[in-house]
Amino acid sequence: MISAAVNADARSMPELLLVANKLSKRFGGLQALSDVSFSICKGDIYGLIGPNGAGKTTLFNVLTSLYVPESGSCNFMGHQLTRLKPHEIAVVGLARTFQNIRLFGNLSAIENVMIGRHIRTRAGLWGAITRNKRTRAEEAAIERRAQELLDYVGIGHRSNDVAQSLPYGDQRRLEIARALATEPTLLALDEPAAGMNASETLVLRRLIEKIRGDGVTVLLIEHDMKLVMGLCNRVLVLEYGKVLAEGKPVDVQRNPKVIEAYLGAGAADHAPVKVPASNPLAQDQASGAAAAGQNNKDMQ
Ligand SMILES: Nc1ncnc2c1ncn2[C@@H]1O[C@H](COP(=O)(O)OP(=O)(O)OP(=O)(O)O)[C@@H](O)[C@H]1O
Repeated sequence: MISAAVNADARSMPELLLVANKLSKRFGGLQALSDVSFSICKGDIYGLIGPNGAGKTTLFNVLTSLYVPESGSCNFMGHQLTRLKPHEIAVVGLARTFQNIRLFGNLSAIENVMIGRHIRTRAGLWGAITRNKRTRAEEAAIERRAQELLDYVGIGHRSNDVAQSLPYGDQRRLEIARALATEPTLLALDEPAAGMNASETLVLRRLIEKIRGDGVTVLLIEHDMKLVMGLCNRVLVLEYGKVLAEGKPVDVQRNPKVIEAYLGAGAADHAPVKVPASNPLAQDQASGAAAAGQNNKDMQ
């Protein structure tokens, strides 16, 4: 009886994908991350928020080995991420996009995606030189898959357009397609909605839900609170490089420390207990930004 209950519990336990333990990163005299610990489970859409300069991008850069932390560790499906080289990160199943879009501007959309796909190819240098039958078959498969991914993110009709000629929202979706080409288990998106209008953001939200529905776990840095609170099942809040709060969006929004970080000292005393429309953290830009003042960008 007891063992049946234990087994049932084990089945319902979410599978841990990434466990970060006390990550710290310093830039000269600035402590950008201090003992940051959190974990992401398979199937999460995990939000990472915090005021400007809180350390969100630094944390992304540590997770993807662009920065080496002074201390701490990060286990991702049995791999110690902090010991890997940046190019090995995608190979173990973690792909990312960048806050400032990083595409090959002079290449076409489909070529940008094909580049992402190359880490999963087998032909190697000799195949590339001789262009044998196997290499040509593999290249055709890469191109087919790249087109599928462009269709998947909704810009299949732009496949031959030069990346830098695409509208901003399409460039962001192209970055996501390129990241998906590496077949990630975890997709880390750094401010994917930045610069998007409300309808583009809605399309993006549906895309992220589709990606999660198709089995890819998502880690999301985003300043659009409405998007984060509506999309994520867990949220980590950083402030001055430290974890301020972690939990379900509904709890994070009510957390007095979080309200204070966004709205300034004393705000928590006046904040409503329930989340809803009256809570600035649950609102969209205009009213939130007006209230936030010092953290304008966070509410955009
Ligand atoms: N390469 C660097 N060298 C020196 N300081 C840095 C470097 N990268 C980030 N910082 C500093 O570390 C702190 C955290 O920056 P980070 O970009 O991680 O914050 P953020 O939460 O992503 O901010 P934003 O929301 O504005 O993008 C900031 O004070 C920033 O100026």
